[in-house]
Amino acid sequence: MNFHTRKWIKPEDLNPNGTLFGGRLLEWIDEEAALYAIIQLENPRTVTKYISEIDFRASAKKGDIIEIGIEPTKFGTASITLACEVRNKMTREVIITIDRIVMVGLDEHGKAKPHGKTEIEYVKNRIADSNES
Ligand SMILES: CCCCCCCCCCCCCCCC(=O)SCCNC(=O)CCNC(=O)[C@H](O)C(C)(C)COP(=O)(O)OP(=O)(O)OC[C@H]1O[C@@H](n2cnc3c(N)ncnc32)[C@H](O)[C@@H]1OP(=O)(O)O
Repeated sequence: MNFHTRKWIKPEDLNPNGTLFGGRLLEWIDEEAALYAIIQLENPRTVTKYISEIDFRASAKKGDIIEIGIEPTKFGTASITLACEVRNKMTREVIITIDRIVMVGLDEHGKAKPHGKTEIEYVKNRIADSNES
């Protein structure tokens, strides 16, 4: 799993208990998953379809740094399924794991659009491929 994104926990990210607000973390995860899927499917009209069980196993407090990891587990017809793990860099604890986040690429009418992708593509390879043709 690649942990591309780090977040620094600020006062506005806290709940009344003084720990990381769960809704804020879910927003960050959704955004991270959307960006990952948009890039992989090469479709900016990509939406969140399904998120499996969310288990808050640990938390973070003000000043902690957390990192968000995303990994593709399945390329479907119009969908891509991702796994996610968030961990606390300071305590080394796993904060959250999500087995399945299903993102679906849409067409201009809002219908599921087949993407034709079967594996992860890296931008540098796309650039190399386009130079070959
Ligand atoms: C120029 C660049 C600009 C870039 C700019 C960047 C901006 C970056 C900002 C990011 C910002 C964050 C962005 C967050 C993303 C939202 O917040 S999205 C908002 C929340 N989500 C929604 O509103 C989606 C609402 N749902 C829908 O519109 C419809 O359900 C959908 C998605 C069109 C799918 O419709 P459907 O009838 O279920 O379609 P169907 O063909 O049956 O299924 C499509 C796929 O979904 C799968 N699926 C359907 N139901 C389920 C289910 N219950 N469970 C699992 N999978 C399912 C199917 O298996 C199928 O997969 P494939 O076999 O095609 O691989």
